[in-house]
Amino acid sequence: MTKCVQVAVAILQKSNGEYLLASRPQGKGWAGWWEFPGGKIEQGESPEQALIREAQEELGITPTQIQPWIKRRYDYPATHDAEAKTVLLHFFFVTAWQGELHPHEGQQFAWQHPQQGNVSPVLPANAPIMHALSLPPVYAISNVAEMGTTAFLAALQRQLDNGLQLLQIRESQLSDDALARLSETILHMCAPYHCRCLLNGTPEQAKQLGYQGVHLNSHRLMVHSQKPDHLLVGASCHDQTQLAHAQSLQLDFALLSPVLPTPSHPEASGLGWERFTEWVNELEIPVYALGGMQASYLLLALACGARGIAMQRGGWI
Ligand SMILES: Nc1nc2c([nH]c(=O)n2[C@@H]2O[C@H](COP(=O)(O)OP(=O)(O)OP(=O)(O)O)[C@@H](O)[C@H]2O)c(=O)[nH]1
Ligand SMILES: [Mg+2]
Repeated sequence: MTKCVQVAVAILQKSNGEYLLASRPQGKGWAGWWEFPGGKIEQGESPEQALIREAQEELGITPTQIQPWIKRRYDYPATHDAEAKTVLLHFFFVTAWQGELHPHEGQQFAWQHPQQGNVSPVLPANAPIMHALSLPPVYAISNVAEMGTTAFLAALQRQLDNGLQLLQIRESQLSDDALARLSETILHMCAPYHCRCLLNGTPEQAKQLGYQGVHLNSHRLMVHSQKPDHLLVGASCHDQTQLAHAQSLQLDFALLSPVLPTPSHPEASGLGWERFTEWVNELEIPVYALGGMQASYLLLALACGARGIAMQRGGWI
């Protein structure tokens, strides 16, 4: 049996979303490959203590704002410069620190735009993490049906100004004509903010109306046997079978709901955070928590392994 190495990993992120990668120095296994700063958790240390120590040793900084995120297990095969091993990576966001960054181990540094990384190769265990980072922490879902068009568009403008980057249009009550008109208005508003929009509908409809993405409801998800091409694709899931299907299609992300009880599904009591965490930690695709969410739940959702939160009513307050 290979040994399992516990590792604390720091995603140093600036307020513009860019994050730091470092090249693994010569003399270590996988030298030259890009990774997040971090290292092995020593005996008696908590993951967070190891994170701070590694940041001090490798980068010369002391993290002051630390948010626990995903844990990820990965089996490394033996290579010419490293033995086979299993790692359990504990990822943390580090959004503030004291001191100046210095490459204390002779590494190179590269700040990466979340959607346009420009260094390679990156350690293979990190691929799903980098994909998750290309998605923003908040996914808003439209609510024209309850708010009316005028109030909804005003709220959308406010949220775009606040940094909204991902939006689902979910308005099945509208006629085709009304949906086409609303879509045109919304896509026009979102474009200058680079906010990506997904239509809750079919891939054909989404493409025809000019959306960047499609959001599949759980029924549509289960009838697809391949990921629709040329679109960002998300799907709604309510159980582990649906999550497993979304992962097998390699969709860009899943929504798991309802985490908490919500007015739109009064009959469902909610999964609760414990089951949410258990299900999400077995997956590679990013998952948003949906159902009873509001902005104040974001840090809890991240700590439970979510990419972030999705909100319908809570997104437009
Ligand atoms: N630091 C870091 N390690 C990672 C990442 N992804 C990943 O699979 N790992 C693996 O986790 C382990 C971390 O070990 P490390 O070499 O950084 O450990 P360390 O800083 O304590 O140094 P050491 O090698 O001198 O003991 C390595 O097996 C590495 O391949 C990542 O993004 N950052
Ligand atoms: Mg290290």
